[in-house]
Amino acid sequence: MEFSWDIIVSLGLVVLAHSIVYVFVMKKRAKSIDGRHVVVTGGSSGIGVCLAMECVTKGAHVTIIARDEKRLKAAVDQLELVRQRADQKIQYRSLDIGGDYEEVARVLAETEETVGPIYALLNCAGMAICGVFEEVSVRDVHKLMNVNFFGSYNCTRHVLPKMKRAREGIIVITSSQAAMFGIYGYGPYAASKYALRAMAETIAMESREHGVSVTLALPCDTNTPGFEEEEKSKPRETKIISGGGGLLKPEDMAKAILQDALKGNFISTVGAESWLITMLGGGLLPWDGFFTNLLHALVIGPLRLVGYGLHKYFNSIIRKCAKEDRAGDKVESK
Ligand SMILES: NC(=O)C1=CN([C@@H]2O[C@H](COP(=O)(O)OP(=O)(O)OC[C@H]3O[C@@H](n4cnc5c(N)ncnc54)[C@H](OP(=O)(O)O)[C@@H]3O)[C@@H](O)[C@H]2O)C=CC1
Ligand SMILES: CCCCCCCCCCCCCCCC(=O)[C@@H](N)CO
Repeated sequence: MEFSWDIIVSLGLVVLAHSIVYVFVMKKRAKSIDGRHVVVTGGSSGIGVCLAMECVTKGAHVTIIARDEKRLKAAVDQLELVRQRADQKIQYRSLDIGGDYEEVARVLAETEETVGPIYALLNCAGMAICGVFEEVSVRDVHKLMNVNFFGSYNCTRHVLPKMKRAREGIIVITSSQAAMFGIYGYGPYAASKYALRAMAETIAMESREHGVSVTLALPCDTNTPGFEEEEKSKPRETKIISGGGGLLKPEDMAKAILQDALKGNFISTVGAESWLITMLGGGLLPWDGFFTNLLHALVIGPLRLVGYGLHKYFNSIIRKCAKEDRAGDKVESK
């Protein structure tokens, strides 16, 4: 066949026209949570309380779940300030979601009796304990798996089958950028977050045909009370590497999570760094719309080079820190 620019140009125009139609006409319509029951785990602090604020502002009945009653009460007071209607139900339940499944199911069922079926479950409760592998105690590893993995698993296990039967619903699973590639000092924490990512990918595929959408939130460092706490146990290598991803405001992350959840987007990230890491570490992510997946496929090859460049850079940070430590040891032993 003779090489013809006409064909290339017409193909280009067709792709461009499709993109324009997609962006301006076929824009995914956001679902509404007005008057619907939304449960936010971890809703007494950080990203969770910001998510709850967004939901109340959008007119939802909101139940927040966490353990500490004092913080829960303070959060409800904050939520009351953005109440939209007098009949809006805003309440809390004190519950260890990482504990016994039967207890979690009982509490969730009880809130459904008073407020109505759960339309959206926003799993945001979680915690981080950092340290190199042998520094994290066996007990803490169990704690991480219980709160982060089993907490979200327990709540989702109760709610998802009911949503499928109702043929509607929204599930958010909050994982982390640390579930996109292995990072120094995040071992057991990352394991719990990779587990959540795997669960989210699976239930997204299983729930499509039942009208339930699943969103995987992948925050980078976010300025919350939990973040301040984890900084205490964080090796400096981890701080430097993580710091490259920036520090988000919890309000911004929460806004993005809710918007993506309402649009039914699978991935929710904020910022160019997180987008890059997600493209690189995402592997074969679930179907998320033609143009999202096409873009992913087109950028992945060249981006790998950038990714391995980053790995070299991260290794140089770790080498530098190790050198400093050895120098420190020498001074001490003198
Ligand atoms: N901040 C960050 O840098 C990042 C955070 N994330 C993830 O985002 C989510 C929110 O983080 P962030 O806002 O920083 O966390 P915070 O520590 O500020 O808040 C955590 C919330 O979860 C609740 N919670 C913790 N354990 C349990 C439990 N066993 N049962 C019920 N509730 C529980 C806490 O309340 P209480 O203790 O009273 O139970 C609190 O409401 C977490 O899953 C975290 O891993 C991901 C990436 C980065
Ligand atoms: C040119 C582009 C440079 C890109 C640099 C990318 C840097 C890597 C970002 C990794 C961030 C990992 C954050 C994990 C946060 C988390 O889960 C904890 N806060 C626990 O709560």
